Amino acid sequence: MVEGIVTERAGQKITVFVPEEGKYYRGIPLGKVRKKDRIYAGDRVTGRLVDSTTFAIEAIKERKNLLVRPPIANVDKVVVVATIESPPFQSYLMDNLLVVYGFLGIEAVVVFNKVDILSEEGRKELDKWVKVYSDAGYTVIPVSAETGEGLDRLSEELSGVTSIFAGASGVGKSSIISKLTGEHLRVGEVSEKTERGRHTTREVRLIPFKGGFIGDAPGFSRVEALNFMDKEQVRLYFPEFLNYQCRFSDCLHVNEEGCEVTEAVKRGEIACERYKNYLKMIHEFVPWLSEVEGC
Ligand SMILES: Nc1nc2c(ncn2[C@@H]2O[C@H](COP(=O)(O)OP(=O)(O)OP(=O)(O)O)[C@@H](O)[C@H]2O)c(=O)[nH]1
Ligand SMILES: [Zn+2]
Repeated sequence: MVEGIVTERAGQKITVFVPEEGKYYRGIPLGKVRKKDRIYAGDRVTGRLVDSTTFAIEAIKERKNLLVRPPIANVDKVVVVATIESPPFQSYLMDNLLVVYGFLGIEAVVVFNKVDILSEEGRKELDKWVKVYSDAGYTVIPVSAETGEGLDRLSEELSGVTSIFAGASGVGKSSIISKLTGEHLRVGEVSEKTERGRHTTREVRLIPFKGGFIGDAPGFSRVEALNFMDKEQVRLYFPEFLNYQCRFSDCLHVNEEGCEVTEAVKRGEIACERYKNYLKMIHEFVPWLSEVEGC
């Protein structure tokens, strides 16, 4: 019995990497596997080497998770890429992405790309947002796919794990992946527009990287938390809220008595930008926010 990892699933073509051999094989699922389940990139499989090029897949190991976009199983980390300028930073989109990937059980790393072209004002903005997301509990890495700045730190974060890149169009997801792996991706080609109206499952490939893999197809470029979960669940994916114990365990942190989260916002311990986005996500409003300093 040999173990392998599916690195590519394109139509009928399945590629399996066997770490023991350091080699790629063409994967052929046996009938019993084919009947039971579909095979996805990222699947851990067991089977037999039939000849020097063929891996007969006998079983798929239980998945840790399965993403729909891109269709990859067993994803450990998502790199949520944003820029401060060109295109301008959208904190509401960032927070929705962080909430949704939190809900999907995938650890997020926040990356601010294109630091090579920041204006003086942009630098200050960058410092501010780096602090906001670090304080919230995320790993935050400013990088430049152009100059390579910050990519050492990012590649350390990605070593040994299966990761994907998500974020708005044009922030440089493909550029960073190309720079890290040396693989030529279709820079600027994978956009919302070209995806619309496509019905076939997009081809995905896992690019080997530092003992792990990077998915070559992007994750979400825009999401709304409430399309994935109920209003009551959103608060669970703001990690900084979890440090506070409100009087009521089902506190939504809006206008409840004894809400410690709102107190923390008023004291400036929780970034009001994050709290505002939280309220927007769950369609709530509080009158006192404008009185919080710097909000
Ligand atoms: N100055 C500068 N430009 C960059 C950097 N990274 C990417 N770009 C440019 O930004 C544009 C968009 O980069 P892509 O890598 O295509 O961005 P993407 O996020 O993959 O975009 P989509 O495919 O639309 O989702 C390209 O023109 C890149 O050359 C960077 O670090 N600095
Ligand atoms: Zn509360």
